[in-house]
Formats: sequence, C-alpha cells, structure tokens
Amino acid sequence: WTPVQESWSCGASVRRRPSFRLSIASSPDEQIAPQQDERRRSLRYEKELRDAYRRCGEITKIFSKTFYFGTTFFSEAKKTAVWAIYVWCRRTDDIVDSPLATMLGAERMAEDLEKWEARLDKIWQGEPTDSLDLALADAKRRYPELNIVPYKDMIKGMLMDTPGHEFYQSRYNTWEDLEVYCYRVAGTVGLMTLPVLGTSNGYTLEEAREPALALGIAFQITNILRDVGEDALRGRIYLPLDDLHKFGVSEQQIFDGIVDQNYVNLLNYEIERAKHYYEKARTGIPMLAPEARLAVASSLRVYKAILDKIVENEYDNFRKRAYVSKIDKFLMLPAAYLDILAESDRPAGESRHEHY
Ligand SMILES: CC(C)=CCC/C(C)=C/CC/C(C)=C/CC/C(C)=C/[C@@H]1[C@@H](COP(=O)(O)OP(=O)(O)O)[C@]1(C)CC/C=C(\C)CC/C=C(\C)CCC=C(C)C
Repeated sequence: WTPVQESWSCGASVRRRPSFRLSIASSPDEQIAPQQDERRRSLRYEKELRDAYRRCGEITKIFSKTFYFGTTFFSEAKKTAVWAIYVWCRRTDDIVDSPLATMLGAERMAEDLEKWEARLDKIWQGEPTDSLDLALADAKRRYPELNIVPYKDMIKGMLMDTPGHEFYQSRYNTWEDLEVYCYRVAGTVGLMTLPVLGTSNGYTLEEAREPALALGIAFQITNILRDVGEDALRGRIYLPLDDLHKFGVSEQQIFDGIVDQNYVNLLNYEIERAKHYYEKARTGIPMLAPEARLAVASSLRVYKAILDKIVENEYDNFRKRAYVSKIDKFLMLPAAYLDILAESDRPAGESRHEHY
C-alpha cells in the first residue's frame, strides 16, 4: 500500500492535510531486526487504520447527524464500516455537488469522476490511495460480500448531474427515468450498506435487496421534494415532466415558485409515491440483523417525517425548508422501536397500506 496525502476532493489539489500523511515505512536510519521491523510496520498500519476509521466517524458526524446517530446503535465492526461507506459516498457526491465543484466546472467534474472510479477499482484491489480509501478497503476485506457494482452505479448517477456528459439529464420525462437516477444516487446506498448491516436468521441478502433499494429511493424522492426550490435556483427540475403536465404545472411555475392548487396536487401525488417506497422498505426491517433494525427504522421515520413537514409548510418548498428538529428526531425513537415490534409480528414481505 503506497499512501498519499489525503485530499477531500479526489482529483483537485485542495485541502491537503499534511498531518494525515501516512508513512508506515520505517526510517532507513533505524537499525532493527527484520522481525521487529515487521511488527513495527504492522503496529503503525493498525494505528493508521484506527485513525482512518475515527476520521470517517468524525466526517459522518459533521455531515449527517441523522445517519451518524443511526450508527451509534451498531457494533464497532458495523459502525466503522458504515462510516467508511458514508465517507466514500459523501466524497463522490462532493465531486459534483460542492461549491468547489461548481467553481471548477462540469468538465472538471467529469474528469474527477473518472479518476475517482479508477481509485475505486484500486480500493477493490486492496491498493487504497489515501487513509479514507484505506478505511473502505479494510471494510471490504472484513465484509467480502461488499460488491463494487452499486459504487460504480453511484458514480454513473453523479454523471447524470454533470452537464455535458453523455449521461447528463437536465430534466426527467417520466418517473421511470427519474427512478434510474434515484436508484443510482440513493438506492445504491441501500445495496452498499446491506452486507454490513446483515440479515437475521432465515433471510438472505438477496431477499432484503428490494426493501433496501426501496428505502434509498424513498429517501431520494423525499430529498427531491424538500429541495424543489433550491434546485430551481440552479435551473434544475427533478420532478417528472409528465407529472407536471398531468397536474397542469409548468416549468415556469416552478422557477417562479408559485404554490397553487395544481402544485399542491402534484406534490401530494409525489408524496404518495414516496410513501409507497417507505412501505416497501418497512417490510425489510425484520429481515435485518436485530442490531441494525433500530437505526434503519429511525432513519426511515425521520426522513418520512420530512414529507409531513412539507405539508405543514403548506407545500411551500420554495421559501420554507422542511426539516425535522433534533427533539422531534429523538421523540421518534420509541415509535421506531414500536415499528420494529409491529413489523416482526407480520410475515415479512406483507405490506400494510396505511400511512403512519
Ligand atoms: C443508518 C445507516 C445504515 C446509514 C447509511 C449511511 C450512508 C452510508 C449514507 C450515505 C449517504 C450519502 C452521502 C450518499 C451520497 C448521495 C446522496 C447525497 C444521497 C442522499 C442521502 C441523503 O443524504 P443527505 O440528507 O445528507 O442529502 P443532501 O446531501 O442533504 O442532499 C440520500 C437520500 C441517500 C441515502 C440512502 C440511504 C441511507 C440508503 C438507506 C437504505 C439502507 C440503510 C438499507 C436498509 C435495509 C433494509 C432491508 C430496509
């Protein structure tokens, strides 16, 4: 493993942190027996790895209090692996969706994503480029069922947000088109984390795959509904155009931020779609290893509550941001726990069609 300085943004030479330079090779001045040398290297490697995981935890906590909180219910092994996955996803997202990325421009985004994919291959070959990649490479070693496909698919999803690239889409005509995007940028996270979360006795990863995917898609639809105004400011509309037409909402109305009955009907329609995916995801909770259930059930509740906040904000997602307060998140924990009990009482796969 040939370490390089860790840089947050994959291709760009920014925010280098010399203090994280990894140097596990011993100094040539050191006159030590080969065995001692080996032991020393291995101790240094272990320390680098511990530090790398610690940093992944810190980064997860800074960027997503919700997911970080979820991981506090996990064992050390699961928690550190999910942090490493989180950091990889966050860095991938930042290549196209950070102020620096916007400043560097679309061409640079596409180049950086290409380099990022090559780095991903290296992680899978056990040759991580920096300490944060090292954490993911180690997680992959510990959880051999981790599959590279969803990681590659997420990169494709980011390319769908990269102007000028052949995958780029500035608009989505149908839900089926948007679903591909939602799978790539969010459904993939379900597939990435599933082998770490693990399944309970009697269920296979294959059986849990569909609900895991559904949860990522539900989260992404929720994000899209929360961010309609913010995206419009960047000239972007993710809502399917044929849904806009169905409810008599024009693109211009979105850019002008007008909330009328047509817009309310459109949002209600999309909210129902998101709820359908949340329902599908809920059926997967009993399939998960017991220690993973509360984290997933509570993240599900917290994200789903954003939909209720949109309604409480009278559908004005142009001027009001729908978010769940810290105290509300906390208060949702007992309900999430009850969800787990209720789901365990039902045969897995059976869906309840009421909304909670
Ligand atoms: C508790 C737990 C297991 C958490 C997983 C944490 C994880 C690895 C998250 C990665 C998130 C990430 C940075 C993705 C990059 C692309 C992206 C931004 C996607 C959106 C996430 C929301 O993040 P945020 O609110 O910070 O978004 P903004 O940047 O503000 O726009 C997504 C909506 C995707 C999130 C998707 C998931 C966490 C997948 C959920 C599915 C499971 C954990 C599988 C559960 C299994 C069953 C059987 C139900």
